[in-house]
Amino acid sequence: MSMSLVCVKDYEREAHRQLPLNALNYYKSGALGEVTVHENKAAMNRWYIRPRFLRDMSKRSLATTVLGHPVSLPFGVAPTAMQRMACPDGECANARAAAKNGTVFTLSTISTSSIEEIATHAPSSLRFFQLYIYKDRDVTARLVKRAEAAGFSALVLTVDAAFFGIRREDMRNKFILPPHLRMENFQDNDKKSTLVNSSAGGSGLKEYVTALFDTSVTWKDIAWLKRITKLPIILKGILTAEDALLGLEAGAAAIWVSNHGGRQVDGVPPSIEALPEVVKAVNGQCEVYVDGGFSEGSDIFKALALGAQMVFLGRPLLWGLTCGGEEGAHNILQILYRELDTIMALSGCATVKDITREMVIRKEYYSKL
Ligand SMILES: Cc1cc2nc3c(=O)[nH]c(=O)nc-3n(C[C@H](O)[C@H](O)[C@H](O)COP(=O)(O)O)c2cc1C
Ligand SMILES: CCCCCCC(=O)C(=O)O
Repeated sequence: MSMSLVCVKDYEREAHRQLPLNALNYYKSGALGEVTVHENKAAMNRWYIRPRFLRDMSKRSLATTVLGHPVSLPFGVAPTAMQRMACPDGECANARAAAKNGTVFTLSTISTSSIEEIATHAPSSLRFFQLYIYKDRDVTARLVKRAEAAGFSALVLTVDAAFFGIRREDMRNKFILPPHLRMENFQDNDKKSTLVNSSAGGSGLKEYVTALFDTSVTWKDIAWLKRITKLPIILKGILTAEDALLGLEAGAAAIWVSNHGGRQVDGVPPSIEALPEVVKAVNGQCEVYVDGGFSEGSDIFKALALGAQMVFLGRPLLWGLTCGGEEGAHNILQILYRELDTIMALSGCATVKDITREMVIRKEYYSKL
């Protein structure tokens, strides 16, 4: 791996060079005109950091907790589907890198490594399992039982994806998995384990979601999920105070602010802009996480200051896996660790708890002075 890859952007550029078009476009693209994909990143620059000086910064720690589990970093790995398109070990490599960095790895339902493989390859990892609800509820219930048996610590129920966002690049490419790969959480020859060419000539993944995902899911189904598991349930994809409160009422252990990396509804707010509204609504009653567009230590700092307990990263790890498998994913986490540690040190924050709300401010404040 080239030593000239020093930031997430470098890895992104290199991954774009290396990945076959089918996989690259699936990983990078968003819905419709990709305004939200762009805004997720652009919005980071609408918040400025207010550093404080002459504080003792000689001992520092980035450690925190997530649902009571100690972690070494206030950021972790978001679920992204089909990681073996990036490197041969896919999700297993990503989970090992997360474990090595003392942070949490989230496995997608639609993964190219199975629940049990993750437990075997990263036995010491803190791992969450991301859940899609299938029309056949027994399919989902079986996944839940397997995640419990394999030592996963929480379920991440994705609420923004019962339908498939309109992703033009995938339609153009007629996206399907390369033939040597399958969704490993399902049996051989099971229609849930493969993507087939769409009869409508578009994305094979859209066809999969349309055929198999339950579009009738409502808040009431969280009660169903709670009946079949003792694991804490995190709701991923919340963008409003209203839904955060409904989630709390339904018994969610945490709210994960996300717009699915801009892949579902184009035109929804960037995650960092939606975060304060959700933090305010939840008012400390549960943890709040966020993902979407985080690629610099300074981005993570801003989200922590705005009240996120944990920041999650999707695409940056895919770029790391593409460029160097487990080592590449490890490097991404290390780069962000060093960037965040340096920003904390230079801003007067020796621990994550020191990153308080007044340490960030809207850009507009300075033009009004
Ligand atoms: C290629 C790809 C696949 C994804 N697959 C899933 C998935 O299976 N389940 C899920 O809840 N979210 C999925 N997401 C959304 C991510 O969990 C996360 O919300 C998003 O990637 C965060 O934005 P970022 O990529 O800018 O970090 C996926 C995102 C990408 C880019
Ligand atoms: C949006 C419906 C599920 C697709 C499965 C993978 C995924 O979440 C993605 O963004 O792609």
